[in-house]
Amino acid sequence: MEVHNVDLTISAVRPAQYPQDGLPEIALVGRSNVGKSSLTNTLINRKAFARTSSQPGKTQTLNFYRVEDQVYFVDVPGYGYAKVSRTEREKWGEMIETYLSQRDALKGVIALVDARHAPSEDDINMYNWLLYFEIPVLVVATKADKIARGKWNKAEAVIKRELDFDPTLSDFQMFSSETKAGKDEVWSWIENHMQ
Ligand SMILES: Nc1nc2c(ncn2[C@@H]2O[C@H](COP(=O)(O)OP(=O)(O)OP(=O)(O)O)[C@@H](O)[C@H]2O)c(=O)[nH]1
Ligand SMILES: [Mg+2]
Repeated sequence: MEVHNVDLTISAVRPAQYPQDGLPEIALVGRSNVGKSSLTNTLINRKAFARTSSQPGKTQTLNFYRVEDQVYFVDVPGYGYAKVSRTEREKWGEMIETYLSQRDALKGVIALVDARHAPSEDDINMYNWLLYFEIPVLVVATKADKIARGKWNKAEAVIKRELDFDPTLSDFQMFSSETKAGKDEVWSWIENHMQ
């Protein structure tokens, strides 16, 4: 998709605040600091539309970005950030679970993991949880620019093994917000899941 027009439409914490216009939604989930906002910016050809930062845990609400009046990208606050209190983490869990398990407009989830490391326990739990709810998942291994191209296959194999990757219910893509590697493939997956 050629993206010309994007607006931050809504930051929501509860269903009454979700968009009402019936467009399909694609959510981005992953550990704090993994690169969700950067992926969003890459997909929409902006440097800093979705706020990125070196401070993990910055994004605290569900941020709906309307793209070309055709689809919403939903930037979900990152999990696994140790410094937030237990109460805050429980509130976070409830907000995310409600959205991911009950939202009809949600057509697929992009689950980000760090290409350099084996998935964390949180990554594995999230992946399995999405499969349980039969939500189509694209696993995106990001920051791929930080490992040599010759090691991409190995990184992919490790991630798939640790996730117990299910190719019938999910897809996989190496990605970099720095080099834009994988951008077209991620867009194709999104377009295939928008109906
Ligand atoms: N080298 C490299 N750095 C990246 C990439 N993607 C993100 N980063 C960096 O990683 C840091 C975190 O990126 P964000 O996009 O803010 O991460 P996030 O997942 O949105 O984080 P939260 O909103 O805190 O959950 C920033 O310093 C980015 O510049 C990538 O593909 N390659
Ligand atoms: Mg973010």
